[in-house]
Amino acid sequence: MANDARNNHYEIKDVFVDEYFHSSPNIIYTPVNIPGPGIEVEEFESQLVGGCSCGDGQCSLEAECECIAKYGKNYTEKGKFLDKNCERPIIECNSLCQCNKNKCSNCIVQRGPLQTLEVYESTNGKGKALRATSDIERGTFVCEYAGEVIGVEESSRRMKLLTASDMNYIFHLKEHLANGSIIHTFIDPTFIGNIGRYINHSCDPNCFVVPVRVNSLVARLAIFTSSFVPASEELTFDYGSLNRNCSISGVSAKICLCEKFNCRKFLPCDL
Ligand SMILES: C[S@@+](CC[C@H](N)C(=O)[O-])C[C@H]1O[C@@H](n2cnc3c(N)ncnc32)[C@H](O)[C@@H]1O
Repeated sequence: MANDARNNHYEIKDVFVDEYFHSSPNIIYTPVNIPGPGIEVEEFESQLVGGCSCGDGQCSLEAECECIAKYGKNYTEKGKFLDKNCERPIIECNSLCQCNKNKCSNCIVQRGPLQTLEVYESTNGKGKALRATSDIERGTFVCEYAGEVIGVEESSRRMKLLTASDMNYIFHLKEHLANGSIIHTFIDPTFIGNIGRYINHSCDPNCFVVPVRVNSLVARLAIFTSSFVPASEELTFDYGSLNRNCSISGVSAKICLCEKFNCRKFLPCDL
């Protein structure tokens, strides 16, 4: 087990393990983000204030859901991502809300990943990859890209330890606020992570990533399909998308093996 994972100051035993078949024995599997070095646990666990009083009904504007009225509608009634909402924060109902989390149409990411995902070995040199055994409709939540949330210095330290041939898993999210400031979030599933860590890059992807908030102010990286995806097709996202506001960047430019018509030839690299 890597030292970084052993030294994580968060109580790993409190983190529930997901139910997928895992072929990498050195990885601690967690379905959700956990705070790592450089992150204050109290800040990580700070609760969003307020919740709705929708009871057992579906949260909607018509039903006067306070969360949707305040933060906007995120998903269709069938739980698919609404395209137009990329420009504002996606905030789901939280544990202070009185709605039924199993029925609420504003509780999608928190209900967990698609149940038909599987990790497999790619044949063209990209290492492991992710796909589903069922067809997936456009706008469907696939899974989170979850792992240790780490500080900027810890991220630099870990990046420096990587060699050019190492796989890099550190996701750097940059969120631009109206006041001009930027929130930087670093999520590293290298040692402690979920099934999202197996999603490869493509220059013509079938998924995209959006920051979603549930209970905490710390963003969760949610992966949704951007088109219909037939069963067994590899699930991919663009590592340098959101107008380059997020990236999984290597220590040096790696040759991209996505084999798409518009391939940019190299994986994103912002160092
Ligand atoms: C987040 S991991 C993805 C899962 C990884 N393939 C594995 O086996 O665990 C990112 C790493 O996968 C590899 N990778 C992902 N997409 C790739 C692509 N389009 N071409 C080449 N390598 C890729 C790179 O080594 C990259 O640093």
